[in-house]
Amino acid sequence: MKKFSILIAGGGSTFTPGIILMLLDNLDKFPIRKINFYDNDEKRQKTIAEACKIILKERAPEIEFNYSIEPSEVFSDIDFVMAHIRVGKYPMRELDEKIPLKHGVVGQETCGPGGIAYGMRSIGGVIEIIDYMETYSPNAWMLNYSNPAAIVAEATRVLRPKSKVLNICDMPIGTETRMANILGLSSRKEMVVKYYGLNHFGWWTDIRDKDGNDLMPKLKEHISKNGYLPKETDDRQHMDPSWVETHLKARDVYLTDPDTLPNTYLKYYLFPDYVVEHSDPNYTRANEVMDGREKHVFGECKKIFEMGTAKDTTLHTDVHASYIVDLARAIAFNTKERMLLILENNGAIVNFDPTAMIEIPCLVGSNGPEPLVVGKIPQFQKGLMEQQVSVEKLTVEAWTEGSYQKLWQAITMSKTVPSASVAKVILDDLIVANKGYWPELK
Ligand SMILES: NC(=O)c1ccc[n+]([C@@H]2O[C@H](COP(=O)([O-])OP(=O)(O)OC[C@H]3O[C@@H](n4cnc5c(N)ncnc54)[C@H](O)[C@@H]3O)[C@@H](O)[C@H]2O)c1
Ligand SMILES: O=P(O)(O)OC[C@H]1O[C@H](O[C@H]2[C@H](O)[C@@H](O)[C@@H](O)O[C@@H]2CO)[C@H](O)[C@@H](O)[C@@H]1O
Ligand SMILES: [Mn+2]
Repeated sequence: MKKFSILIAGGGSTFTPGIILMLLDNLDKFPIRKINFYDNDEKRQKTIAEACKIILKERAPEIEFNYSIEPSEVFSDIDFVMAHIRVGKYPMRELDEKIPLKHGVVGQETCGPGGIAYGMRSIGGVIEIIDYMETYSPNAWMLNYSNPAAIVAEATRVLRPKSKVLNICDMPIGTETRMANILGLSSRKEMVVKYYGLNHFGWWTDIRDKDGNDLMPKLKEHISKNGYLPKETDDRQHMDPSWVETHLKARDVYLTDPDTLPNTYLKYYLFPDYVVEHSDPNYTRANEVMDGREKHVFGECKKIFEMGTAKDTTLHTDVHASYIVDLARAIAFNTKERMLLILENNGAIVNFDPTAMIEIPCLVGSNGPEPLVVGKIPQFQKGLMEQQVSVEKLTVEAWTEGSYQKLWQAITMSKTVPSASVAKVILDDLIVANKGYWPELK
């Protein structure tokens, strides 16, 4: 079987070790000959990379490994770029969350003004990585899960329309894993799903087992009472409080359209007042992540380096990240796997903007994704999606044109924001906080 070479962009990410362990678990399905890391933060990447070097030496010494902050040293001879960068890292995420909250508005990484601010930082970074890939490895594919995926995907559509970039999100995969647990199935892959929406903004319309039996009634019964949490409390002890709350709130989101099952992040748009009331403006998700995942991953990596072995590490395979192997395999071996991807509508949802970047099931093969037709969507979803897709398009226009006016319109248009005047004060604070990260706005 052919062996592939991978570049991980954002080598210093907290998700990198979990992805390496997941790639190692799947070498029989997706053989690898080389793994390179690229990041623009030398110190951060070194900590993760030195630990991964030891993991690879112990578990798959035949795989070549390199890391660098110099693109020319790592982007050549690559088949797949797996990109998960966070421009501005956690300190900027903290501001994305805290600035809107200061003005009584949802403070979230990818939704509302925080997501728009993050998008304005991410576009340039992701485009730069596409350009490095096309310069040094013109035949490579980029699998992008850098957030905010909706805005980043729209930017790639507009700015690099011919590039081989696939935008993907793990949220539906995480939720489908929960659904499979609720149903007592051994894997989400025992379900065949229909889903449509925008990234972090969608609905499941049909879920069946492989024999075609409808699984929606049992799921609806559970979700109307428990959201996406299992009945047993055990699972909750292994989850940060903010995620427990998000999975539970899905029961209220579900009630807004009991014909479908919702993406959990719809809570930010449909219940923004509730979200603000339940947020601590001085301790947001960024703080939870810095105190939790970041400390754990970096602590473990330092320990591996000091001990010279990863034998007893508590770092673990990121099971949700298995979708990345599925996607790479689909391209590499033309598997035609059915997966949810973010791509240009182009008529798949017939009564929706053909240029919108939507998230729908596709069959993925060596020539990329073949989207499956969704058909007509109901007025409730159509209205919400039209508003949100306008936010995403206006943000990309604001970035490309350097337009203050369009960014103000984007924030004003977000369903999380009560008025144009609130949008303006948030925008003015965000401009100061993002100096050096955003293009200058006129
Ligand atoms: N699509 C999804 O469903 C999904 C799921 C999980 C995480 N993510 C995304 O993955 C990314 C990483 O998340 P994390 O929490 O591990 O963040 P992190 O801050 O730990 O890692 C991001 C890394 O990107 C690097 N970076 C920043 N700008 C860069 C640039 N211009 N070029 C190269 N490297 C750059 C940083 O130095 C950092 O090491 C984020 O964008 C996050 O939102 C997406
Ligand atoms: O707050 P974070 O940094 O922990 O996570 C933000 C990401 O949240 C989603 O991914 C979740 C996923 O939904 C959940 O099931 C589990 O697998 O954890 C994932 C990451 O922690 C979302 O899809 C991402 O885009 C966010 O970055
Ligand atoms: Mn996501």
